[in-house]
Amino acid sequence: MKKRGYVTFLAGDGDYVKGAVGLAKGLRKVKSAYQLVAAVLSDVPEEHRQILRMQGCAVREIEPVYPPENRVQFAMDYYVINYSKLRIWNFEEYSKMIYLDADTQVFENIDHLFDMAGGNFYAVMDCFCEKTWSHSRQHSVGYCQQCPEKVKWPSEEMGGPPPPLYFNAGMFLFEPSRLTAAALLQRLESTAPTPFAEQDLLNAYFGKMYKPIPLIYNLVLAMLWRHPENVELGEVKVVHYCAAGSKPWSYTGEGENMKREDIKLLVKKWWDIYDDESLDFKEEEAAEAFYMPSSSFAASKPEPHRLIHAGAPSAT
Ligand SMILES: O=c1ccn([C@@H]2O[C@H](COP(=O)(O)OP(=O)(O)O)[C@@H](O)[C@H]2O)c(=O)[nH]1
Ligand SMILES: OC[C@H]1O[C@H](O[C@@H]2[C@@H](O)[C@H](O)[C@@H](O)[C@H](O)[C@@H]2O)[C@H](O)[C@@H](O)[C@H]1O
Ligand SMILES: [Mn+2]
Repeated sequence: MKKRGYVTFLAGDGDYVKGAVGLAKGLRKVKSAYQLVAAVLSDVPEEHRQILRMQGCAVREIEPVYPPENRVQFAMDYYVINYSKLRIWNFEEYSKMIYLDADTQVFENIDHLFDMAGGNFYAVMDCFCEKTWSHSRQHSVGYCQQCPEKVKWPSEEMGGPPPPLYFNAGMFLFEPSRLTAAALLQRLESTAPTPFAEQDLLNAYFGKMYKPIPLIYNLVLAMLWRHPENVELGEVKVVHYCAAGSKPWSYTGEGENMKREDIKLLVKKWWDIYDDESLDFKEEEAAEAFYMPSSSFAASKPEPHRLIHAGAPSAT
């Protein structure tokens, strides 16, 4: 019987590991029935991997994936490393997985999402209003899929219908398959990289299978000031700290919108979990299935993908 699991992605030796620890503790707090897998690049230090194992995570090393030679200006230079997320489709011992960025936190149990109908790709719709989208046609005409009636898509001027629904790739429910992993890499090789890197590729690839799920499963923080009418904060189950300056582990209050009371509250909620020692993993409480001697964590090394590009800038 294949397993179900949560999976996050870690690259580098920076503070995102705090995000992954917070996520492991948050999932425990909401009594999720499934283990968190950390898909790590080779540059994630052993010390960080051990910290994650001590928090009950399964640590799996993955090979990086770099896009073809490109001159694209990514929305954030470090996004180039995010293509490596595509390796999680190789985790075929899982029937279904929920991917969560390390800068997200689960404040209410979302295990029920695993019972959604198979064969679809579930994720939350993104917002096009932040300046990170200034390169896009949507942004240039002030159109956002979160409020399609507010500024209508100028079909005449744009020569066609509005863009298809577009999801944020910080959280999604997917079905691992080596065939899909290979197809994604093949598509990557024949696609010019774009500003939102693997998020754009995933949207292009899964367009027809994409089923939007409510915003409560991935609150992209910008929604709070861009579309407050769409947000009922008390209902939100997953928060995505993706707005510039909002990563809890480096939050200073500096930056646009960072002094908002709701942002301060959400950052505090994140720290309350991160600092809560009662949420640390206790081996004696773990179901047998959760604990395996470290040797069994030895990742099945995926076939190395032809590296076209070496060296990627690390995140800020
Ligand atoms: O240096 C990095 C950059 C990114 N990530 C991982 O890649 C995800 C996507 O990057 P990020 O969340 O910064 O993108 P955003 O959602 O803020 O656009 C992060 O959440 C981490 O899981 C990482 O581990 N190290
Ligand atoms: O590599 C591209 C990244 O693109 C996405 O982040 C963006 C996007 O959501 C924009 O809409 C927001 O404006 C922006 O703040 C935010 O960082 C994913 O969250 C992340 O996991 C990753 O795929
Ligand atoms: Mn993120």
